[in-house]
Amino acid sequence: MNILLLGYGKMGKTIEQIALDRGHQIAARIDVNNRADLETLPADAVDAVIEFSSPESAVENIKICLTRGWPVVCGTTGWLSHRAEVEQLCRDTNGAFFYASNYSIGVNLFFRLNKTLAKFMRDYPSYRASMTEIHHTEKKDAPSGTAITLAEGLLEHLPHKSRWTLKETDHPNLGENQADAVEIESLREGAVPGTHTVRFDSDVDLIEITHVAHSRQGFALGAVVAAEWLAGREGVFGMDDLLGVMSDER
Ligand SMILES: NC(=O)C1=CN([C@@H]2O[C@H](COP(=O)(O)OP(=O)(O)OC[C@H]3O[C@@H](n4cnc5c(N)ncnc54)[C@H](OP(=O)(O)O)[C@@H]3O)[C@@H](O)[C@H]2O)C=CC1
Ligand SMILES: O=C(O)C1=N[C@H](C(=O)O)C[C@H](O)C1
Repeated sequence: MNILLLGYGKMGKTIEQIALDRGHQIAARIDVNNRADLETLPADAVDAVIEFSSPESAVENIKICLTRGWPVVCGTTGWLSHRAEVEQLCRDTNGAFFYASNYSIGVNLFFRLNKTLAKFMRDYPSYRASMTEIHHTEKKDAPSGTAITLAEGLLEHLPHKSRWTLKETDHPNLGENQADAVEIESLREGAVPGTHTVRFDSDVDLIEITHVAHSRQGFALGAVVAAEWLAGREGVFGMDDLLGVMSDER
């Protein structure tokens, strides 16, 4: 496939190597400096776009690509308040759009584990649900998209939880009733690729599950596989479509 890399930073460069190793070609490497090329590249030069840019630029990037008829695999997080309009544009243009907050197989297994644990805990509200995500110091958004997906999985199965909140380190919500919220703590440390911990803490014991990314390789491989999977498809997709029904759901 001829792959356009939209966003040529840490993820773009990691994806490039995996794509080349899998026999694909790079149609273009688009960054802030040469973004105008998105409009001038011949439409038939691109078979798929893999977009890992920034929260403030993803929506416009995706819209340009869908309008040009290019299938888009988007990994950028922090823009989901605009998700409905992006998905509608995909349908209006008979396009193909694939989004995942996390493309690694391990995290998507962790998403399933998280929901299973939440089902176990639904009748035990004395176990207070919370989360910690740790990422590198260059990360622009908080909480991580992965943490939000995990929180949504908890909210789906915990009747006593109705929202998630970002833990305020500077101005803790002292005294505010947070009982209905899943609190997410976002820590930024060194070059951490991505660590997510979901915990259920009671007065007498603690249950927690953790996923640790050792590098960006898992994210990048998943994004390239998604681009290969998306070829020839039309519509809006995510990792559940790619992975299908897993053994625990058969
Ligand atoms: N879904 C997943 O599995 C994963 C998602 N991510 C997400 O991907 C995004 C990128 O992460 P990462 O690669 O680490 O970030 P980087 O900052 O390393 O790379 C982003 C790149 O995009 C460029 N960029 C910014 N705006 C535009 C634009 N309008 N058009 C083209 N390029 C642009 C930046 O340029 P400049 O530096 O000049 O601003 C930068 O080179 C983040 O939102 C992150 O959360 C990351 C890993 C996995
Ligand atoms: O910014 C990152 O690096 C990552 N961002 C994604 C997120 O926001 O969940 C995925 C992964 O954790 C790495």
